[in-house]
Amino acid sequence: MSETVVKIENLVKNYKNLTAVDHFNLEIKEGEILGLLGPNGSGKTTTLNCLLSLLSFHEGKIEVFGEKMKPESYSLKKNIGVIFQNVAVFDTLTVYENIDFFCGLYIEEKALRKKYVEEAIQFVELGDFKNYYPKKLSGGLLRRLNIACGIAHKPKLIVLDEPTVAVDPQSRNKILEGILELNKQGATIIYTSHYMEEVEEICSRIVIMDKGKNLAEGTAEELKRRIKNNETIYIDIRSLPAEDMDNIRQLKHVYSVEYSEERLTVKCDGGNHNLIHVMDYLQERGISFGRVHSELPTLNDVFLEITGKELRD
Ligand SMILES: Nc1ncnc2c1ncn2[C@@H]1O[C@H](COP(=O)(O)OP(=O)(O)OP(=O)(O)O)[C@@H](O)[C@H]1O
Repeated sequence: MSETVVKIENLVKNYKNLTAVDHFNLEIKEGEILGLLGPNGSGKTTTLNCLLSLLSFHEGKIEVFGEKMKPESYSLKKNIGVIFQNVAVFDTLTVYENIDFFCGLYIEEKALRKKYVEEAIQFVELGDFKNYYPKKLSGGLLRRLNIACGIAHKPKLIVLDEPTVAVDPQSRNKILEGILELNKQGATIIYTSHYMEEVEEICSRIVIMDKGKNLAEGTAEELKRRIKNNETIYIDIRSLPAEDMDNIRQLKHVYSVEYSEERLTVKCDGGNHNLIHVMDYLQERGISFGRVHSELPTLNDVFLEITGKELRD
C-alpha cells in the first residue's frame, strides 16, 4: 500500500470571528495529484498555509511524511516545494540566479545545485531567458520561473496554489503538462484551483471544499456518479407556454425544467434518450426550436447539488 504523505485531521483555523477552515480532514497518498477545488474564499490557501506551518491553527493535527509538521521542521520542508499564486522572485536577480537562490536554500553541494538548476530551467523551457531579469519576462514566463524556483530542489511533495490564475492558454497548458510530468517523475502533488476543468484534467482525486469544509472527495467520475444529475439539455426556443413546461417536467427521468432568456434547460437523472424525448415532444406540439445541445454532468453540477450554488465565478 502506498505511503501517506499528508494527513490533516480536524483542522480549524479562525481569523477573529471568521472560521476559515472548519474541521477539515484530508489524507493524501504518495503519487497522487490531489485537487483542492473550491470557490474564492473557501479556505484553500489557509489550509495550505497551515499545512506548510506558515500559519498557526486553533485545533487539529497535521502530519507530513508521517511526522508532525512544525515551523522548525526543516528536514520535512526540504522535501516540499511550494508555488504560490503570487509570483515570488527577486527582481534584482536573473532567471538563473533566482532559481539558484531558491535551490540553494536546500541543496548545499555546488555541483549538484548547478545540475538541479539547469534541469529546472530545461523543465520550464526558460533556456533562452537564463540571463533575463524577471521584469523583462511576460506573465506566462514569469509563472514558469516561479515554478522552477519551487521545484529545482526536487521535492517529493509539491504544493501549487492556483498557479494558472491570469495565465495565457499556452503557458497554462505548459504548466499543466509540467505538473503531470513532475508527478510521473515521482512527486506527490497538491493542486488548488477554482477552475474545475483544470482540476478534472490533471487530478487523480478531488476534494470539494466550501466554507472551510471538505464537502466531498473522490475521482471526478465518482463525484459525478454521486449526484442526481446525469444529463443537462439546452434548447433555444423563442417562447414556451407554462403548460408545455409542465408537460416536459412529466417526461421520464426529467427532474428540473427551467426557461429563461429564450433557452429551455432540462435536467435528467438517468436514461439514455432524454434529448430525443424532449425534441419529440416539441415537434408533436409544433414548437419550433433552434440550437440544441446536451451536457454530461460537470464538477460544477456536483458543487451545485452539494452546496446549492455555482462553482463558476
Ligand atoms: N489574513 C486574513 N485575515 C482575515 N481573514 C482572512 C485572512 N486570510 C483569509 N481570510 C478569509 O478566510 C477565508 C478563506 O480564505 P482563503 O484565502 O483561505 O480562501 P481561498 O479558497 O484560498 O480563496 P482564494 O481562491 O480567493 O485564494 C476568506 O473568507 C478570507 O476572506
